[in-house]
Amino acid sequence: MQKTMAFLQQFQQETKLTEAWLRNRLQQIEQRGEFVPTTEELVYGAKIAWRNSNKCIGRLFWRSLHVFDARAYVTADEVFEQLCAHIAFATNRGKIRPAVTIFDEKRVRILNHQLIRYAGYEVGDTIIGDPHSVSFTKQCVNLGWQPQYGAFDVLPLVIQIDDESPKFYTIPHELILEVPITHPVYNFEELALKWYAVPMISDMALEVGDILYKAAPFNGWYMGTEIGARNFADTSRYNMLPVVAQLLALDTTQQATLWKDRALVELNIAVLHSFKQQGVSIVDHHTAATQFALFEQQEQEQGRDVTGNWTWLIPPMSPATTHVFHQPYNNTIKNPNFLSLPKKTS
Ligand code: HEM
Ligand SMILES: N=C(Nc1cccc(CNC[C@@H]2CCCN2)c1)c1cccs1
Repeated sequence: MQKTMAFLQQFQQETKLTEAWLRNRLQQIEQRGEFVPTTEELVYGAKIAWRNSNKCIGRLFWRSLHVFDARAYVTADEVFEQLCAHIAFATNRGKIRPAVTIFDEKRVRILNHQLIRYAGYEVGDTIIGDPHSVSFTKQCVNLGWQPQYGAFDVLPLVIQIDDESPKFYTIPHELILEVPITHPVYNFEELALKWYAVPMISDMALEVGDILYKAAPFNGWYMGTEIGARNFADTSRYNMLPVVAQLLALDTTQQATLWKDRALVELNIAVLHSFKQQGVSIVDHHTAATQFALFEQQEQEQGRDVTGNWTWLIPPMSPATTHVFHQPYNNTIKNPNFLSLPKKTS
């Protein structure tokens, strides 16, 4: 209850409501026996949760978050419909709009890591697709989903209501915007790479006061390094650096030629180039760091302490070329916030 008290106090102060309003609101909650946020309180809570997300470099735009109150939709079909609406709204033909959709915290679960993500398949001792998705893909197949054994098969949405068995839904392909990866100079078409346009995280919980919304999928746009320096580059993901090095005819016989670093830079140039060419929102890690510096300045001007998680805020490529690398961050966890849910070891 005291997390709720603190939240409503913050809401009252930041939206300049009176003390009388606060006393009245707390009385209502006492009488009702539980805190059920108004839509206005929920919208505010979601925006502050983003502002408090210590691992997020993109927080400058926290005020412009679009918040959809979907607490009234409690059947799997209705939830699927709301998720499709979120995907279409957020994608916006490439001009991505940051949004969050909030479902009933007691009844709705979404089992996907992200609303749009590629399947992973273990075939013999090789893996096709995204290795990160192998276990979730098996879960989908067990529910009756047809595996296609491709490297870029979009997984179904898996929705669970109460204790019913989870249901899977195929996302209409016209809702899925993807970007083929090309390069301004080198022939990246040969690698047949593509990535989906919109990152939409669906396995984190939105905490507002003492309420935990376990189904509150949120999206922004990508920072290029997420795709170019991690999803395509990690040996435990698509492991493309050796292939890019070959395309660029780099000398890979010794590490000291820094062939991995050259391949990494060209792969990240290709990602930024491709998204921009297709008119899909994306930010490079230098611009993102500059925007974050503006966020830090704004927060100080508003008299708020900026909190952050240094290890996540530094980009995975050329981190020391950003200001973030050269200063410490206070990693205090404020409320409201987005929290990682413990993985269900099923
Ligand atoms: C608008 C563009 C945005 C950009 C460019 C951006 C960028 C990022 C990046 C690069 C990360 C680190 C991800 C990783 O390394 O895996 C991150 C983390 C995070 N972002 Fe943002 N973000 C944006 C919008 C948002 C929005 C709209 C929300 C929520 C409303 C949000 C909440 C978070 C959270 C909670 C994390 C930590 C995730 C975790 O703990 O696993 N971000 N962001
Ligand atoms: N640009 C984004 N990236 C992002 C944000 C939060 C979480 C994630 C996924 N993080 C997990 C991955 C997988 C291992 C390390 N990173 C990506 C956004 C996703 C949703 C809103 S912004």
